[in-house]
Amino acid sequence: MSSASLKEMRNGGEDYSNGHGGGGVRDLYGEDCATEDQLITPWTFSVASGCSLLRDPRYNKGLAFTEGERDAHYLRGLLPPAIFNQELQEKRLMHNLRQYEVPLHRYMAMMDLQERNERLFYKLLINNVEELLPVVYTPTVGEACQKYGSIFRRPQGLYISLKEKGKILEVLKNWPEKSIQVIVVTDGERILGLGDLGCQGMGIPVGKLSLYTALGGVRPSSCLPITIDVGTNNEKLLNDEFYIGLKQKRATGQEYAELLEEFMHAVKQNYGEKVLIQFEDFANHNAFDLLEKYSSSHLVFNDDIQGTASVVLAGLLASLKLVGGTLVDHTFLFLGAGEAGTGIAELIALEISKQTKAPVEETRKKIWLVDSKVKMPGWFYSYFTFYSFFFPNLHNKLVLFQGLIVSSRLESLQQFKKPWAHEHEPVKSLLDAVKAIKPTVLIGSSGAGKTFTKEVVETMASLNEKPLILALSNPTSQSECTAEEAYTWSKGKAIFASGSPFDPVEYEGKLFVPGQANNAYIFPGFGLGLIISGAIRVRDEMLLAASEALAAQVSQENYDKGLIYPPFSNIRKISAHIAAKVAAKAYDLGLASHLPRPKDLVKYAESCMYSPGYRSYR
Ligand SMILES: NC(=O)C1=CN([C@@H]2O[C@H](COP(=O)(O)OP(=O)(O)OC[C@H]3O[C@@H](n4cnc5c(N)ncnc54)[C@H](OP(=O)(O)O)[C@@H]3O)[C@@H](O)[C@H]2O)C=CC1
Ligand SMILES: CC(=O)C(=O)O
Ligand SMILES: [Mg+2]
Repeated sequence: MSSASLKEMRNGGEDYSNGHGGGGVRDLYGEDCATEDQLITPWTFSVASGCSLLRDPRYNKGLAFTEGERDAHYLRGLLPPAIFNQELQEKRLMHNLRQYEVPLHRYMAMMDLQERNERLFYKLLINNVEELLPVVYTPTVGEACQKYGSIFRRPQGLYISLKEKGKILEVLKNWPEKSIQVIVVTDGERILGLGDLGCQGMGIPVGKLSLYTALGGVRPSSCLPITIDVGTNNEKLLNDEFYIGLKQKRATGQEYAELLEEFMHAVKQNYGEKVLIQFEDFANHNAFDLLEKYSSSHLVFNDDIQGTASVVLAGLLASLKLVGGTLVDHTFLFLGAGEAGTGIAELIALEISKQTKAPVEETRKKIWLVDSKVKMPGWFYSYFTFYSFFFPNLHNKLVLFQGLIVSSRLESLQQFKKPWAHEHEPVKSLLDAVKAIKPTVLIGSSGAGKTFTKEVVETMASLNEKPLILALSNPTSQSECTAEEAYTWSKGKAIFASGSPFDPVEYEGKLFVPGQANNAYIFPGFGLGLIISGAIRVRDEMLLAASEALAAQVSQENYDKGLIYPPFSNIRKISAHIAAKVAAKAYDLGLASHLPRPKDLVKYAESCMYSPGYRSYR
């Protein structure tokens, strides 16, 4: 094609090369004067300099560009004269962030920063992890997902919807990065304890992957957040004009399975055998099946089932220093028998079996679960979700439907609950279950807030010198109880940790520091361990190894404060230790492909970690 005709084409058929576009500014490519039905070409440059360098979040350094870089990269005049180093930029941004009183505004400011200057974003997150984790992760990410449609600015991650059926490989190829090591994927059906948020669940893979980088040191460019949009059953979203996803009811059955199958196949075809696929916040009716189906053919990990199990087991192992005895001496009661509940229960049973050599069928008998017993039809949940948005305490009414999982219910139970149907007469409520089972450990994994009532906590305290109470449900609004409730109702006896963070509590002149039992302790280091060993499959032994590694990081100083998890401020060191143990297990099991095996796996893990300091540009 001649340059003249190319010019004509760009200009929608007219030659403006010697003229001017609107406002006297030359419209070289006819982009300004093109009408809606005329086509223009989205031109870009291949080497970033000038404005395009400032707009590239991977390379942009803002005011930290040096004099030399400003000359060499055509930045003169595009920046004010001052030069700030990264530390000063960090100080300024933290100061600005602290001015926002609304957590969602902090979240939006952090997302803007991530899209503007990636290294500065990670620098901030790594150096201020305890302050910023609740902003980019639970609880604020929950609100962000609920309002994703209205706060949406620039797309993050990859959206694969039913519209892309048959073309998923092409969609993956649209992603600009070619060397992907970790994918976090959701279909948005069980976002934290907030239910079906459809396509707006994208905040979760984005948030989880930013933790992969900040806490686990995985390079941001090798992380890919994906949301699979098969519709939503959330009426509120379906009626919301700002909803960003497919406005249709969820696809199920064969249609769903085929899309997922195509996705899994395309991922392997595009990125190879060793890309880690982390399933996140799928509803349990899909999560267990997907994990089982793909765990023998892909490197898959379900964070809600496996990551949560590993972090809770770590807390239990650590808590033995405070409560005494070994795991087998304890009795465990769960409120919630879904992904988190049964996943944790199974890993505890495996660990006890490993320690005592008793068969896992036996060790499961120390573990009891309560669920919501009565199965509701889909329409009930739709209405329930809709109304509970306006009446947040409505979920308390669900207590009417609670029930201990016992053998007389076996026939009607979902497959993943069946191993927990022990011999016992039916028990109707959590309180009655606590009285009947007399647990030493109470774990909330129901997604239903305020379900550890005063009576429940008081009964736990009357049964135990130091009851261990874990309120895992996220975000904070769904927590089974608050830290303050756990400490005051138990009269300071409880050892407490929660999925979303709570501030320390003063009770009768003593300061109680609650821990955060969140899978964020595990998945970044776990994933790093898989990556550095080139593991090709995930095994339960790796989860146990990760738990032991995390428990070993709790110091005497932490125990003295009643903590069963180490502080997040040390998380990179913790992740390196977890990664090393997971990698070691991969080598021992013959599942590692990165050979030869590094001698010092902790040092090796540390050396592989991404660091967010600026680089100098030639
Ligand atoms: N801290 C952490 O790291 C993690 C926390 N979580 C949190 O755990 C919660 C649950 O997640 P997940 O297990 O995946 O969800 P699931 O939907 O798989 O399981 C929820 C379980 O809770 C039961 N349940 C719900 N409401 C009640 C109630 N009022 N009384 C008794 N049982 C109830 C359900 O009963 P039924 O089976 O009868 O429907 C189901 O067994 C979420 O809030 C999530 O955010 C999850 C993963 C990690
Ligand atoms: C923490 C987490 O994975 C969840 O609440 O789903
Ligand atoms: Mg999750």
